[in-house]
Amino acid sequence: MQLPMQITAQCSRSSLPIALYNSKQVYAIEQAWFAQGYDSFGLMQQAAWQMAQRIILLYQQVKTQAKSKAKHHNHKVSQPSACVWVGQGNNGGDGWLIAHYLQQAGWQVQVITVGIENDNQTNDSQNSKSAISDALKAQRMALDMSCPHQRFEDMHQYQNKNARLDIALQADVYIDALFGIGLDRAPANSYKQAIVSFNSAAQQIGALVVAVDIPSGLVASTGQVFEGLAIQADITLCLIARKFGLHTKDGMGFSGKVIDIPLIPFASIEPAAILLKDGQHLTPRCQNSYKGSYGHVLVVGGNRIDGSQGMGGAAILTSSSAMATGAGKITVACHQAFHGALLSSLPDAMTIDLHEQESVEHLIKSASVVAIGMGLGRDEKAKILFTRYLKAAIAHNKTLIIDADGLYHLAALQRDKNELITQLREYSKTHNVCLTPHSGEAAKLLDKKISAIENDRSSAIHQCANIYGGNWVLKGAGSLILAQGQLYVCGAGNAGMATAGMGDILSGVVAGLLAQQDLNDEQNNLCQAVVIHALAGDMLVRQSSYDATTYDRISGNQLLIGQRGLQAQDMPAAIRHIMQKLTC
Ligand SMILES: NC(=O)C1=CN([C@@H]2O[C@H](COP(=O)(O)OP(=O)(O)OC[C@H]3O[C@@H](n4cnc5c(N)ncnc54)[C@H](OP(=O)(O)O)[C@@H]3O)[C@@H](O)[C@H]2O)[C@@H](O)CC1
Ligand SMILES: Nc1ncnc2c1ncn2[C@@H]1O[C@H](COP(=O)(O)OP(=O)(O)O)[C@@H](O)[C@H]1O
Repeated sequence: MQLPMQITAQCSRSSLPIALYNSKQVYAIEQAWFAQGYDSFGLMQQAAWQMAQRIILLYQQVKTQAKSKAKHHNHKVSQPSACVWVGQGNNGGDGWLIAHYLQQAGWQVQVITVGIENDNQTNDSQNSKSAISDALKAQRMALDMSCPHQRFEDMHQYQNKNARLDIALQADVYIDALFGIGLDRAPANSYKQAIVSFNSAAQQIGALVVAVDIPSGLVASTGQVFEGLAIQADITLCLIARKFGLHTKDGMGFSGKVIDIPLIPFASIEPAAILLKDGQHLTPRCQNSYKGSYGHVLVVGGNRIDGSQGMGGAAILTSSSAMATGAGKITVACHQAFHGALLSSLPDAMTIDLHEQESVEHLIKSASVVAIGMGLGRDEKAKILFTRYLKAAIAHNKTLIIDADGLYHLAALQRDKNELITQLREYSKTHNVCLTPHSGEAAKLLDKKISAIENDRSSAIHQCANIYGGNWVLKGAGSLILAQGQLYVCGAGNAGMATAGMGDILSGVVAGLLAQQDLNDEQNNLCQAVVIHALAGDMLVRQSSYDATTYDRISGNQLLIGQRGLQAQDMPAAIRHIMQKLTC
C-alpha cells in the first residue's frame, strides 16, 4: 500500500544514528526492567495500548489520503475494522490485547489464531513458561470481551475445499502478531500457510498491513527470512529497541516503514550496531590549498587477461567516483589497452601500465591511497601483481582499499597460509586497511558457503576482521560496516544498485575520501563513503530527500531513472551532488 506522506515523515524524521539490538539484547533489556520490580503483563498491556492508539492514528491518516484522492465520491462513514493474526507466544499476546483495545475503541475486530488449540489453551513451551502465561492472560482478556476469533487451522481446512478466503477476512487493517523476536526457525505447517494466506488476503483487499514488533518470518537478529516467507508489512511498530534485522538483508524489504514504540528506558546495554541514514557534514575546503592537499589515489586494476576478456571499466568507474569525491589526483595502473578509453572518459586521470611492475611500485611510494583489485583478474599473473603491489603498499605505509579480485587473491593467500596475511593483519593495527566484499567474496575469504554468510552477516563481517584485520564493508541490502570494532548498518541504498560496477564505484568513494587529509577521521570516512554511495543511488531513483534532476548525458533532456536501468556510470554525478549537499 502507498503510505501517505504524513506517515513516511514520522518514520524518516530523524537522521541521527539509531542504535540497533539483537533478540538476546532485547530480552536482556526486558529482564533488567522486570528485575526492578515491573510487571511483564503490565508491559505487554502498555505495549498493546500504545500500538492500538498508533494503529487508530495511522488508519485515520490513510483514510484521509484516500478521501482526498477521491474527493468527488460520497463516502459513508463506516466502522473501521481490523483482522489480527496471533501466534502462541508473547507477540500473539500483544495481538490479543491490540484486538481488545481496538474493540473498546469501537473497531470491528476479528482475531485469527494460529498454532493455538482452543480458547483456553495456548501451546505449552518448555523454555518460556511466564511468556506463555502473559499471552494466555491477554487472550483471556480479549475473550472476556467476546472478541470474535477463529482458528486458522479450521479455516485452512475450509480453504482446502477450494473456497476463497472467507468474507470475514475483509478488514481495513491487517495486524501481524504471529511471531516477534522469538522466531528461531523456519515457520512450518499452519504457520507457514498462515503467512502465505495473510499476505495474499491483505494484498487482495488492499488492507494496511501493520506488523507487531517485527514482520513474522523475519529473524530479528540477522535480517534473515526463511524460504523467502515473511509478512509483507507496510508499517512495523518496533517495541522497546530497534531490531538489527529490520535493516539488513531481507529486513528492509519486508518491514515497510518502521515506527518505534520505546516503552521502557534502558542505557547499559551496548547496541549490536548503529544504523546510519545520512552522511555527516563535510567541512568546506581551505581557501589556501592546492591539489596536493587532497591526496593522490592510485587505482590498481582494469586488467586484460591474455586472450580473454578485459575489465577496464572497473578501473574507470573506481577512478571516476574517487574524482567525484574530490580527491586531488588520480593515477590508474591498468592494462595499456584501456589507457585510451580511460583518458577519453576521464581526462583528469593519469595512467600507467599495470604490468610495468617497477614503475607501479614507484608510484605506490608517492600515492597517498592505494585501491587495488577492481578488474585485476584472477589468473596467476594477476596474483603475482597483487602480491607484489600489496607488499609494496605495506612497505610504504599506504592506506589500502582491497576489493573484488584483490579479495579473491587474499582468500587464496589465506588458503595457502601465506605469511602476507599475518603481515596484513599486523599492518592493519596501525594503518588504515579497508576491505569491501559482497557476500560471495566474503564466502571465499572465510571458505564458507554464500548461504552461511547471508544467514548471519554480522558474524561473517566480524570473522573477516579477525582473520585479516582491517576495517570492513559487507556489501548488499543494508551494507554492514565494521570500523575499528564498531558495527554499523547503512540504512540507505536500493535494489537498483544491484548492477555490475556499483562495487567499483564504492571503492572509488572510499579511496577518494580517505585520500583527503582535511577529512581525516578515518573511521567516519569509511562509514561516510558507504552512506554517500547509497544516498547517491537513492537520489538517482528519487528515493531520497536529496532531490536532484537527472539529465541525459547526450540530449540534455530531463530523465526519470528508476531502479531498473540504474547504471554505475550514473553514479559519479550523483556522488558529486551528495558531496555538495553535505558541505552546505
Ligand atoms: N516480554 C515482554 O514482557 C514483552 C514482550 N513483548 C512481545 O513479545 C514478543 C516476544 O515474545 P516471545 O518471546 O514469546 O516470542 P514470540 O516471537 O511470540 O514467539 C515465540 C513462540 O513462537 C514459537 N516459535 C518460534 N519459532 C517458531 C516456528 N518457526 N514455528 C512455530 N513456532 C515457533 C515458540 O515456540 P517454542 O520455540 O517455544 O516451541 C514460542 O511459542 C516480542 O516480539 C513482543 O512482541 C511485548 O509485549 C513487550 C513486553
Ligand atoms: N538491494 C540493494 N540495496 C542496497 N544496496 C545495494 C543493493 N544491491 C547492491 N547494492 C550496493 O551496490 C554495490 C554493489 O557492489 P558489488 O556487488 O561489489 O558490485 P560489482 O562487483 O559489480 O562492482 C554495493 O555497494 C552494494 O551495497
